[in-house]
Amino acid sequence: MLLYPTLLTAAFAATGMAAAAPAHTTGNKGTASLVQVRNPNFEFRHGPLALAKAYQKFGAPIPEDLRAAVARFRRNQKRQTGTVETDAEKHDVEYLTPISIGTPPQDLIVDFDTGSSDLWVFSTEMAAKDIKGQAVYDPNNSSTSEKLQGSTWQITYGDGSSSSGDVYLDTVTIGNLTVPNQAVEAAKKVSDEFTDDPNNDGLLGLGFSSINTVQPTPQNTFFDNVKKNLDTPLFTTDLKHGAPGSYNFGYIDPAAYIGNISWTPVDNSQGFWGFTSPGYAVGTETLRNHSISGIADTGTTLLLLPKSIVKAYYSEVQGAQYDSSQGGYVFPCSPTPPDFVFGVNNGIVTVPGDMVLYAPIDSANQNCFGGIQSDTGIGFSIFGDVALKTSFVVFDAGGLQLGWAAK
Ligand SMILES: O=C(c1ccc(-c2ccco2)nc1O)N(Cc1ccccn1)C1CC1
Repeated sequence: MLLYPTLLTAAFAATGMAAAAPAHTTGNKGTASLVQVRNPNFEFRHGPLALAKAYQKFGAPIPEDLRAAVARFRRNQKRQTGTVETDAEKHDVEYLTPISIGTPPQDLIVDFDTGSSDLWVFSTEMAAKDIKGQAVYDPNNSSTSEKLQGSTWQITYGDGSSSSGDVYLDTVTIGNLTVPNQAVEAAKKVSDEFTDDPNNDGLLGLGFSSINTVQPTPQNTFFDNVKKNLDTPLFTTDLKHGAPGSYNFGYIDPAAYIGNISWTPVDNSQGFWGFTSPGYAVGTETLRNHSISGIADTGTTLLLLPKSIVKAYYSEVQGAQYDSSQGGYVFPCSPTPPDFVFGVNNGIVTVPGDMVLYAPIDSANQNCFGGIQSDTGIGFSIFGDVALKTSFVVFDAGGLQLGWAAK
């Protein structure tokens, strides 16, 4: 299974040991001599660390100055990376990812959302009527939870959904990455959209901490807290159509994409992963120059673009029309509509026509709701899952840039 070797390697890397190098055994039955293989990754040799280990081995006290030298060394070691699988719900409405909170670990499945910056979960502090099948976080059942006295949070999302509650610090683990004092926002109230979504136990914001809603003191996202331990401060998304995808932290998996990564600068002034696309094309036509400012948002299902572009696209789709009863553009489910292409710096991202065929609006499966709709009223475009699942995307906080690649 792809994920396992990556995790194993990462786990070993974290200790500075080689991943279990193949042992070269020789010798008679029942005996084996293992020829050690030098770990090519084990390049750091650190005197104070070796000395501290020697003291430790013989139970000698470690002098304070030596302890400080070792602590500095360990702090500077950035050797962590991690991978976690995310699963698409029906019609890729949202991608749900497992996390663990507290001691002993409480497992929940949440929506990783690059368009927001709060980690909030269903909790035992909610009214029972608002919980319909979700797993809940119980801070009283965690020996490592600590209430952030006086702190509260409240968030309203663009689709009108909302939630609010209070805040605990607790251990949060994602894949093999652990943050000991992560702000976990325990819900006391959630709107019906969340209550009526039994598979989703909360949201994990991967936006910038500047828009975290905790008051009086906004808190850091999981990524902001873990990034100092990562080999490099980035995460990548590999969302798939109707299949599990993955979020990787701290590394770019060269096997996860093809061709080159197109990089574009990020404007995080609104707290989002914002960028400007230079243009778009419908089907096989050449790219039209048209600046599109938007955000990469795993928490939004569709691709929301300026009205003029949406009209231009659907003018080339047979039978397409704006259906006010559906609140968007609808068109016959066949034939497959044309691809939609948008620019990223000097590269392009192609959204295949069959991804624009978002979902049938009726059981007769005659007409389909479009995966491309208008961004009217939001103030910027939203490159949601319909755009993201066609690509391998690098969210690079170090270089403050987004990288898009085909896969
Ligand atoms: O739902 C949100 C959304 C996320 C976070 C916050 C927020 C407020 C305070 C902190 O975060 N406010 C939002 O509104 N979408 C997506 C969206 C979809 C549809 C319409 C409007 N928007 C934000 C990323 C743009």
